[in-house]
Amino acid sequence: MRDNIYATPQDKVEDFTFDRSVVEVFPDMIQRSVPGYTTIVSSIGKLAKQFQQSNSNIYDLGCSLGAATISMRKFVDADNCKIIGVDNSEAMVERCRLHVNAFKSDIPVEIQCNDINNIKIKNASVVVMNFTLQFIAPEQRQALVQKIFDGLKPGGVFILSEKFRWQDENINNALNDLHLDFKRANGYSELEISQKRSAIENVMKIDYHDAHIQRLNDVGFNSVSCWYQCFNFGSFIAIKS
Ligand SMILES: C[S@@+](CC[C@H](N)C(=O)[O-])C[C@H]1O[C@@H](n2cnc3c(N)ncnc32)[C@H](O)[C@@H]1O
Ligand SMILES: O=C(O)C(=O)C[C@]1(C(=O)O)C=C[C@@H](O)C=C1
Repeated sequence: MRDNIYATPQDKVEDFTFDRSVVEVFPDMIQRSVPGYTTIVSSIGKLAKQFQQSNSNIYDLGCSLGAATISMRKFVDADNCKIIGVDNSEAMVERCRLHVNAFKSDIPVEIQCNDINNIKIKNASVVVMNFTLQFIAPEQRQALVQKIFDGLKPGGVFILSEKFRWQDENINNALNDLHLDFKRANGYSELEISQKRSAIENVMKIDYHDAHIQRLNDVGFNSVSCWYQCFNFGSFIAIKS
């Protein structure tokens, strides 16, 4: 279904939430809003295969409709691996379970409705946060990333995809403009773009690109790289040695 949530003028644009109306259009919304989304999701499956360890857990934190979970499940084949997807939107979780169950696989998947700040992460070979950390309150981000590092086994990987900003205003403006053009080219009107901006500005606080690398290093990862970037969106891998 096509995303037209912000197509008509709203008297007051409410804060963005992952409710039932968003669930209905989510695949279209994320595809038309996030440059590189398809490449990132399919590469997450391949990265999971590279870093999988037998007898371990694979986490998809903020799994939405299960795109990354399903991608990983296509590639993961180590013995006794389990994929755990977590999301705190009941509407997402309900639909995610339907999506996941539509694919036959020997890899067990558990989809939990929970706040990722409250879950335990243990015995992990792979942890994915695909465009989710940006929705966590800024003051909770360091503790969450530390918990992920602590829950990873040696040799495990954290895959973190986000929208970025830059201290350098010239770079920031240039990459932002490319993103706005991407949205226009995908059929979003100026009204849709501006109402969506108002809806997300209070709930999606974007970190500087440098701040991500600093935080990943601070919690203990010493192998960190941005493995993909398209405009102001991209993805890091951080490996626990
Ligand atoms: C942009 S979507 C993620 C997209 C998804 N990972 C994918 O690859 O298609 C962000 C998701 O994070 C979830 N989320 C936000 N805050 C959360 C929290 N504290 N705990 C669990 N899930 C959260 C939202 O409900 C939403 O489904
Ligand atoms: O930055 C924007 O304009 C967005 O719409 C971004 C974004 C995201 O990065 O998650 C915000 C909410 C939706 O989940 C889809 C895309």
